[in-house]
Amino acid sequence: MWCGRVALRRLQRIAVAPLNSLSITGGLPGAVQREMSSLPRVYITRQIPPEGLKILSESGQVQFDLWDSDDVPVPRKELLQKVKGVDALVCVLTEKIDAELLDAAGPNLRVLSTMSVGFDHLSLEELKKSILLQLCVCVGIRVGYTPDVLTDSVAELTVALLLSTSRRLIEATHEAKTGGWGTWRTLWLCGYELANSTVGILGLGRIGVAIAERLKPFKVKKFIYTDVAPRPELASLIDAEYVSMDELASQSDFLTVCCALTPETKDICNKDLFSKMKNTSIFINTSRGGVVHQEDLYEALSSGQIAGAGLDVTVPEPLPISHPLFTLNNCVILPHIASASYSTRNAMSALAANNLLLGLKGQPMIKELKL
Ligand SMILES: O=C(O)C(=O)CO
Repeated sequence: MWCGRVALRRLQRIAVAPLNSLSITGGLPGAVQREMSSLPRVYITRQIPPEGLKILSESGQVQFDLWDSDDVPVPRKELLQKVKGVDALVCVLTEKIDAELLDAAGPNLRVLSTMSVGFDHLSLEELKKSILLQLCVCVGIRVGYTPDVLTDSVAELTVALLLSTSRRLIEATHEAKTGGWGTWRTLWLCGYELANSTVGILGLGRIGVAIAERLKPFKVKKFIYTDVAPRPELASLIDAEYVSMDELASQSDFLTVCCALTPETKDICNKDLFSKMKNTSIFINTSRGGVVHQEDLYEALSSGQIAGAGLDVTVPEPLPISHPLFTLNNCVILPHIASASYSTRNAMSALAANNLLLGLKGQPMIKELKL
């Protein structure tokens, strides 16, 4: 008991110690080390927010090693080394979980928990193969992810980005600070308002609904959406009409992208879509950069084919500061912060930890990806 309490305090201290790579067994009394070394081994690829680390530390169910930085991702070489023989892995969206990594981890790996709602960094094909390969013992790698807990935060940021883009807030503060603010002018820095507008949602899910709910009080006239098929239950929550992709492009005054990045949606926002949009319309993307053909977007923005774009996601990330999109006044670019609120990131971290512990116990995860 005494040993247990000391060990827990030690774990709590270690979980926040500012070193790059931490192991929660190092420095513990011998008996505790022996007891812990029989626990499942977990590697965490990032210093995730404290709630998740606390859950793992206090569970007494796992021993973990952590890349203890949030400023730089774990180098690939180190990652491949660290995953050798682990039972479970917590990752974030910067880590490619592919055949090479699964090979490096080896057959003990049975749970993968990503602290993200997006899962385009996971090679689902390779993960599915792990199920087939291990069929004789009926186990494969189970995958947890973190939907729902970030919906409010992402929807809120999407609204902020949409308004910043359509009402030209970034340009306006720049003008005010740099001497561009002369007399009050009748058409200076005019933008486009939501009142009486049609808002289009590309990919209607939880986040699209949450965005529409927040935009409705701005007196939006109509919500339209497209997806692989109509989603009547979700659509009825926001009174949205199902339309074709072409209709979405031509009718939307504001077009917001909410679909996941998959082989089917890669580059789906391209020349063809932009050419059908009104030249007064605003394009917003808070899903994944890969759904947009960025050269086509640049053309559409610089030629006046569309009025503006707000992007929280790009390819690559970070987008190099020399990228042409940064030269455009009508393009607002954020560094992938849609879910960046303290409460949401802690909730994501806690959900990732709980998914992992449940997965290791062979129980249903709170949020599990069906492979
Ligand atoms: O969770 C995700 O997929 C993100 O993009 C981070 O919010």
